[in-house]
Amino acid sequence: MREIPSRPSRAIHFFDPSNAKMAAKVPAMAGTVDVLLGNLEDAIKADNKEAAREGLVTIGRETDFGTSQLWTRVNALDSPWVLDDLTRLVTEIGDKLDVVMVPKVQGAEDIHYVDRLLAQLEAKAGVQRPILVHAILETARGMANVEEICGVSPRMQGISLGPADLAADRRMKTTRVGGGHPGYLVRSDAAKTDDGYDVHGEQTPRSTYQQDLWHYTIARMVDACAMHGIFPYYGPYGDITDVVGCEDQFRNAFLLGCVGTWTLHPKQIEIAKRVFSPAPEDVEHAKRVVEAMGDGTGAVMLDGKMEDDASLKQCLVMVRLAEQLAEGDPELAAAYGMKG
Ligand SMILES: CC(=O)SCCNC(=O)CCNC(=O)[C@H](O)C(C)(C)COP(=O)(O)OP(=O)(O)OC[C@H]1O[C@@H](n2cnc3c(N)ncnc32)[C@H](O)[C@@H]1OP(=O)(O)O
Ligand SMILES: CC(=O)C(=O)O
Ligand SMILES: [Mg+2]
Repeated sequence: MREIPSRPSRAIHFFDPSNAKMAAKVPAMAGTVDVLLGNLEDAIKADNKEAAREGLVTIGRETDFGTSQLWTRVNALDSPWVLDDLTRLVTEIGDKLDVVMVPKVQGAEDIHYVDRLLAQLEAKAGVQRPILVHAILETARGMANVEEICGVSPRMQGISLGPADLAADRRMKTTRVGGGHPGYLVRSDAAKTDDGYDVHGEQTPRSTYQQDLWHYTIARMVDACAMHGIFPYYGPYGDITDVVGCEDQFRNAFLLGCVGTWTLHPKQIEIAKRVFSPAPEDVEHAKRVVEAMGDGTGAVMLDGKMEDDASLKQCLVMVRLAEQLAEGDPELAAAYGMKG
């Protein structure tokens, strides 16, 4: 492959193929969520690993996925299950599988291994198009090697943040699965009083602002992906009940350049789709800048603001994403004033 196909992937929705209730919901979700991912790794009980693998084979064979992509997250490369995961999935449903997500990627060698094995299995099974590879960024070593990982194989489709394993590997002191932490904050300076500084804020309260624990990691991941023409994603937001915090975390990732996120529960899907689709007013503004910039050179004033070829490029990112999403979604097409 010379260019990774860019398809909408605002929500990568995780399901456990060994859970009969969840699996039964998958056919009805096809076509309504950009990516359906059969998870075989963490969150699947050891006793259910084979049932999950076989469940995914059945779902893959029997489901018409429509516009949704089918992805899987296989077990870690140092686990006893991964060889069978890859062998069975590629030979049985390789023609349906778009992307294999590989957890706990440490460096180029992990992707080389998966790349070779996929090539062998695809050849054996007569799979006609290459299955792509997605790495989870969830070890300190993976983080240190992220640029190399992104560029190591033409199969590399993208990278997701794995905040839980990464926090553990780094010995961060948060026990949350993604999202912020109230202890990670900055505080305004103490006010000067006659007898010194009011460090306890007794006379003048000192405001605090929670900071984003994941800012550095996401920003670096975005740069590494952009450098290699692949796609960055936020990962899981484990507090399913906190839909507001979830939306904020997703939006921060969207603004920083991520194209999508994981959804662990059905109620996170609508949030992901909304957040990772540009707001109609932003698309409208972007279209006006494109129009005003004519041949794309020089500078113009629009609504009191300067626009030039750099801001035109920013606006084209927005317009092109809107066009892509509008193609498959009549409601968004109407909201953006574009052809569906
Ligand atoms: C750090 C990481 O590795 S994150 C990635 C790994 N983790 C995962 O993949 C977790 C995936 N999600 C889940 O397992 C579940 O959503 C849980 C355990 C978090 C919550 O499950 P529940 O307690 O059953 O949630 P809840 O009762 O709200 O579910 C409501 C309905 O949605 C269904 N449902 C829940 N999650 C999903 C899902 N991911 N996909 C499809 N359906 C789902 C339930 O089966 C239930 O169906 P019902 O109404 O027919 O009974
Ligand atoms: C996403 C994931 O696997 C993690 O946070 O560990
Ligand atoms: Mg993990």
